[in-house]
Amino acid sequence: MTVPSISFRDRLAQDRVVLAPGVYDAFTASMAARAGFEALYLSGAAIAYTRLGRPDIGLVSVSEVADTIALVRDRVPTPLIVDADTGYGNALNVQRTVRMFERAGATALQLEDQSFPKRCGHLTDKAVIPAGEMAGKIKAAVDARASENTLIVARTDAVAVEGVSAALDRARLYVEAGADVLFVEAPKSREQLSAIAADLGGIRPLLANMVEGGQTPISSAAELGALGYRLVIFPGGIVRALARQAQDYYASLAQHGTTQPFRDRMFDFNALNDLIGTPEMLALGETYKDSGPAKREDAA
Ligand SMILES: C[C@](O)(C(=O)O)[C@H](CC(=O)O)C(=O)O
Repeated sequence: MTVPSISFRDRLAQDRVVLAPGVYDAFTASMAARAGFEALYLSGAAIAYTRLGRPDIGLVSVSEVADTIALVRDRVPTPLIVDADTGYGNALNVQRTVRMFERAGATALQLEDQSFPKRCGHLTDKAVIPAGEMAGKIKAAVDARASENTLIVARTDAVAVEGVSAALDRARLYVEAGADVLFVEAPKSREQLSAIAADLGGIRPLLANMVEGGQTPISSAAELGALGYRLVIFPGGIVRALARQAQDYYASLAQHGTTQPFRDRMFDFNALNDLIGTPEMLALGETYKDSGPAKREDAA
């Protein structure tokens, strides 16, 4: 888990796709960072699923996300793209959100043009705010950031509401307003994915969102990179994978009254401690143990 040697902005300018898995807390972030990913995506959906046990329909609050960013940042130095939903209100709310998330450790903030309360981009019945209002929110975000290295990702949900061509127009407007990265949410086919990349790929780094069972056909990061995408996220996959495991685990424990039949699908006590760095933490604690006056006199 080393600190990247170049800024995330410079990394995105390179002609190589960045694959960012979804995370929702310090634990998943540490696991993903251990697996070697160059960037992580703090998914609003995954926070709603895991913290609230609820759908991604705008229930999670700005301070809950800020707290999560701070916990993740305390654990890993990996660039963190944060799902800021609609910015939790108008342009002034966006500015407060940008300041809070940037201070907490976000590397990039993603803002979308849905009306409030938003819903997951892969659900039906979405509504979008006027393009000009969203452009104002993007400008507000750019004005509020403390560092140019904090990237603003502009997401449009207009494909489902107004069609692909209107979504492309919106994306171009958001670039004029200062967006650093573009995200056209929920294209419905490979043809749409490819048309979006052909139209916008040369303007700003483009993000592709892979939701298993969602509106967009799943492609690999390499395939999307070949189309012209620079950033590929798999935001909710970790929750879907863990949900399957949790369901099986609880069913097995309820049936058998013990975890023994499940043991080959679990880490044991020591393995989990190794994974989360317990030996290293305890060893570090030892190095601070005896730094009192006697020690200082010894040294003198
Ligand atoms: C990207 C997204 O905003 C998220 O919260 O991670 C969601 C993903 C999901 O629901 O799995 C989205 O709206 O696409």
